[in-house]
Amino acid sequence: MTISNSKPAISLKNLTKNFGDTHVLKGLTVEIEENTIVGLFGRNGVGKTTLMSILSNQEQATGGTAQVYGHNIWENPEATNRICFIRENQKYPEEAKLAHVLKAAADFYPNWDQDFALKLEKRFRLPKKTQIKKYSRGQLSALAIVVGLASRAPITFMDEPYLGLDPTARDVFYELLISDFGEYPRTIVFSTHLIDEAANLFERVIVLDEGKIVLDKSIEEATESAYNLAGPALAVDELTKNLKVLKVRTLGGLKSATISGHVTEEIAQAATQRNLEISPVSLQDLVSALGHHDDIDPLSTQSQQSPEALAVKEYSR
Ligand SMILES: Nc1ncnc2c1ncn2[C@@H]1O[C@H](COP(=O)(O)OP(=O)(O)OP(=O)(O)O)[C@@H](O)[C@H]1O
Repeated sequence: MTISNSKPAISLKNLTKNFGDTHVLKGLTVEIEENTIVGLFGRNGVGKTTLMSILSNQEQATGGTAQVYGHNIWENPEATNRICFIRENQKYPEEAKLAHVLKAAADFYPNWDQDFALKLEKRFRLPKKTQIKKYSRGQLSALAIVVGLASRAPITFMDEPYLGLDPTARDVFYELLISDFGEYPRTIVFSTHLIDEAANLFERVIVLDEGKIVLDKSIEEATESAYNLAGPALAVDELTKNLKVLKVRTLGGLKSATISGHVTEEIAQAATQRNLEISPVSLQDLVSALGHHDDIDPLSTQSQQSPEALAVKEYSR
């Protein structure tokens, strides 16, 4: 396959995936330019692993097209050695030890960097003599990270790469990813539920919900696309009645609402008059709020639902 810089690294057109009657992906259209780190988020079961499996040739799409560098993935298995997909439940041969896994990866990935792999193996303190099947959950995650980083694949998918990793190992991972990406830029699509912790890795965020892309923005645009408003519940209700409320939290007489949109001069003045506090939304708050559509329809206004009903829904999750 010829890599052409003029084509996006990843291109989806109306991509669908059904498992029997379950319609998981319902027509995704998106392009991802090369050398970008993208966060792929959404609630459990929304289809993140399914999408990464399609993009790494491990699942066939039901409809639409999925391409890397302008080539269909399913019809072009050669594309797969340009792609590295690391996931928690990676299968390894029964008796495999660390050296076997690194050797197999070295044979498979054209850009494999063995010196880097050995350095990573030490940083994560991976045992050499233990069979992989006896590795702890965190050690399995660390091994997947070693393969994912040392493969230097032009497109790397990391599906919740650090389940079970201790905080020190997660810090090591962030540091290594940022420094290696700086030296060897590539396209990395990364899913995690520990969003704020990893937020400064991402240049772009894509959020899936109910089979669709509900947010696709740069990290700055994403966090500027909503804000929190907090204070006495009645004052919050009054100010937000004509705004798009994504999520509310109520505690006694106090309420905090996550609002879609920008803070206008008018809203800022009204908030000051009512002693309400406006604060930026974190990426994790935003992703969480976007997953609340069955509690509150983000396209509806709060005036269509009573504040009491909203609070009940929030508590009943
Ligand atoms: N082989 C399969 N057969 C049937 N259903 C499947 C299969 N693989 C995935 N699914 C279903 O597809 C949906 C999407 O699953 P997927 O693993 O892609 O979600 P996810 O977003 O990665 O979730 P999580 O955040 O929990 O890891 C789920 O409802 C899941 O049950």
